[in-house]
Order: sequence, then structure tokens, then C-alpha cells
Amino acid sequence: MNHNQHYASLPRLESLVLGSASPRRRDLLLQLMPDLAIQVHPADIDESLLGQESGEALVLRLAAAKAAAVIASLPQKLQGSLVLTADTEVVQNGQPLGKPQSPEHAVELLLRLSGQSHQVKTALVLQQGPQRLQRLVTTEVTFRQLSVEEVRAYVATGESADKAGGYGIQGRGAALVASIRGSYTNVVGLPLEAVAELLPQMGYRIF
Ligand SMILES: Cc1cn([C@H]2C[C@H](O)[C@@H](COP(=O)(O)OP(=O)(O)OP(=O)(O)O)O2)c(=O)[nH]c1=O
Repeated sequence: MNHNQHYASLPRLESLVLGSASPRRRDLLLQLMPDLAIQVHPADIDESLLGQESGEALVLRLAAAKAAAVIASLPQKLQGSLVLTADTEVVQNGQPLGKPQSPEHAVELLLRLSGQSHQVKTALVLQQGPQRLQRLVTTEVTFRQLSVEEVRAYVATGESADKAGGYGIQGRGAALVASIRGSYTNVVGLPLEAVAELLPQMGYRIF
């Protein structure tokens, strides 16, 4: 069977459990599959960093922990559903920066990113019953040289609060960025290229 015949014979994905509180991930999934019935079941896990853990190890560990927590807490009627979880980190010189704890911390993080390149890493897990696939996607982002005043004014917009590295490329944070190399949706929190590649491997077509 060639690739095309195989794709056409797959059932279309109709519903999915999204193990994430991120509205961005929901919107990105709906961009790809506007009719998808998304059941949001955020995972309640401890997201704190372990000492000496690399950014890659961290996102892989947290995406897997989110998947395990969501699957363990699914109500009866959703058991056996396809579950998607992800974790995104901003990594500079191998170190995960985490989310800002305060506006002052956001200013500090963004000044560290100013005029430099960093990596945004997202680990993605798709799981259904015993079938499980995982991907790690990296995008390189380079920031413009930013002044302290500019960074303070950006943080005052409130956009930094719940975001890795303290910025949102999909919002006003686009003004901080000089260039990116790789997936844009990965920076926002869900690499759609990887979703599109993995869903057929899980046995579903997108359209
Ligand atoms: C760098 C960057 C991050 N982010 C966001 C994506 C993620 O939502 C967030 C990283 O935190 P995550 O812990 O990956 O996700 P979350 O806490 O929002 O949701 P959950 O744990 O329930 O899945 O940062 C942006 O929205 N834009 C950006 O440009």
C-alpha cells in the first residue's frame, strides 16, 4: 500500500483530550482541525525544575508526566481517548529559563535574551491506550538588542506572565524578535508540523 492510499483509508480524528490549560495549544489544534471536539483536561503536576537538568530533559519529563497524570484522572467515558500533552521551555546556553515569577523577574529574563539567540523547545506526547509517540522540536529565536525601557514597557503590558521566557511571539512579543529558524507554532507551544506527522502514525488523518 502506498502512502496516499494508506492516508485516505485512515479514520479522520474527531475528538481528542488536550491535557493542557494553555488556550494557545487549543487554538493551534483548531487551526489544523476546526471541527475537532477538544476535551480540555489540564494535568495538575509539579513543574519545578530539578537541579542540573537540561532544557531537553525537562520538557521531555514534564510532557510525559502531564500525559501520565491526565490518563490516570480521565473519567470513565473518556478512557481510551487519544490524549495530547506538551511542555515548552525557553533555553539559553543549555539552561531552561522557566516562567517569570514576577514582573521584575520577567524584565531580568528578557534582558538576558536581548541581542542573543536562544532555543524554544517543546516536547509533545500523543498517547492512546498502549500506543504512545513523543517528539522534541527546537526552534532558534534571536532577539533584537532591547533597551531596559523597552523591556519594562513590554512587561507592563502583562503579556509575560504565564509564558516561558517571559514573552509571547504570537502577541506584542513579536516586536522583540529579530528572526526565527524553525517552526513558529513550536514557539507558541505546539509544533503543528509534528502533530501532522504523528497523527497518521497514531492511525488518524487530519483532513
Ligand atoms: C516563548 C513562548 C511561550 N509561550 C507559552 C506556551 C506555553 O503555554 C507556555 C509554556 O508553559 P507550559 O508549561 O509549556 O504550558 P502551560 O503552563 O501554558 O500549560 P499546561 O502546562 O497546562 O500545558 O509559554 C507562548 O505562548 N509564546 C511564546 O512565544
